[in-house]
Amino acid sequence: MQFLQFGCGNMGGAMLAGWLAGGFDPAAFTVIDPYLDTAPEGVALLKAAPEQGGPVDVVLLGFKPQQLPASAPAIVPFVGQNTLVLSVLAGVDLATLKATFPAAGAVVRVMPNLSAALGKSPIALCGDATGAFRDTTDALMAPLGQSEWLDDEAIMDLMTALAGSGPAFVYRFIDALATGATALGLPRAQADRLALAMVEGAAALAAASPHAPAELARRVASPGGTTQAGLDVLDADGRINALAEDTLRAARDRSIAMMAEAKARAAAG
Ligand SMILES: NC(=O)C1=CN([C@@H]2O[C@H](COP(=O)(O)OP(=O)(O)OC[C@H]3O[C@@H](n4cnc5c(N)ncnc54)[C@H](O)[C@@H]3O)[C@@H](O)[C@H]2O)C=CC1
Ligand SMILES: O=C(O)[C@@H]1CCC=N1
Repeated sequence: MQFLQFGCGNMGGAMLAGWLAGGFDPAAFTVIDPYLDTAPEGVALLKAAPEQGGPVDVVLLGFKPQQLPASAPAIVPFVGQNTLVLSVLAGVDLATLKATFPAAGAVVRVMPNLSAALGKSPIALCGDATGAFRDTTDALMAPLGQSEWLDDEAIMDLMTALAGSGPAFVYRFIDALATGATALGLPRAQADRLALAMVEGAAALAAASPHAPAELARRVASPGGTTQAGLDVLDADGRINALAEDTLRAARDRSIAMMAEAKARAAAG
């Protein structure tokens, strides 16, 4: 497999780390990133796309959505009828990607998060990959986490909010717990350590449990006890659910707006 990865920052770097940890041959990967100084051992690193060369097996678009129009001309020569184009670009739809790479054998939008480096990312997939292209996509996603194909591309905006942005929302909640504990008297460093350990253990337990998180919360709470007193605050006027829904809606709506911006950029050439 010949794999060209355009852009290897936070997200592209996490995916590459996941692939290498999953046993993929580093020699299959060439990273093209103008601002990167080092790549993992055995992975070729170029500052710009080679001027010679034809279609490869897989191209990953791993730069910022705004960089697509400027980056595309250098990528097009590597895309042919046997090439699978994978894009992690938030808010860049399949129509825009296909118009940018009309020769592509298949185009797939991929929405992972940084946990791909640990093989723990939820991954939403959407695109026209069938047969060998679909098999290749599934094989590439397997070491990165739990992938699910979406029939309806419109759901990608919500998946961008939940799977892609989601870790930031959880990190902010962990930080809020530590900040609250600090305000109530715990030294900051200790509050950070314990809040993180608590969330790590709670998530691991929920992942291993046959019970849903709502039921697990009920099991932690003794009637009239400390947990219930805290849950009553989170649940007052449905505020924890409203906060989560509003947060996801804002992120989803930004993805929808970014899609319009990407179309406008593509139309402007
Ligand atoms: N950061 C995250 O958690 C997630 C990011 N994404 C998507 O991943 C993409 C990358 O985001 P990040 O990794 O956070 O950004 P980043 O800024 O960390 O990485 C972007 C990389 O692209 C490189 N680059 C810039 N111009 C380039 C070009 N013309 N050709 C090749 N490489 C170029 C930069 O040097 C940089 O290393 C975005 O499209 C974003 O929507 C998707 C899901 C989660
Ligand atoms: O914030 C962003 O736009 C990207 C997409 C999902 C996570 N990071």
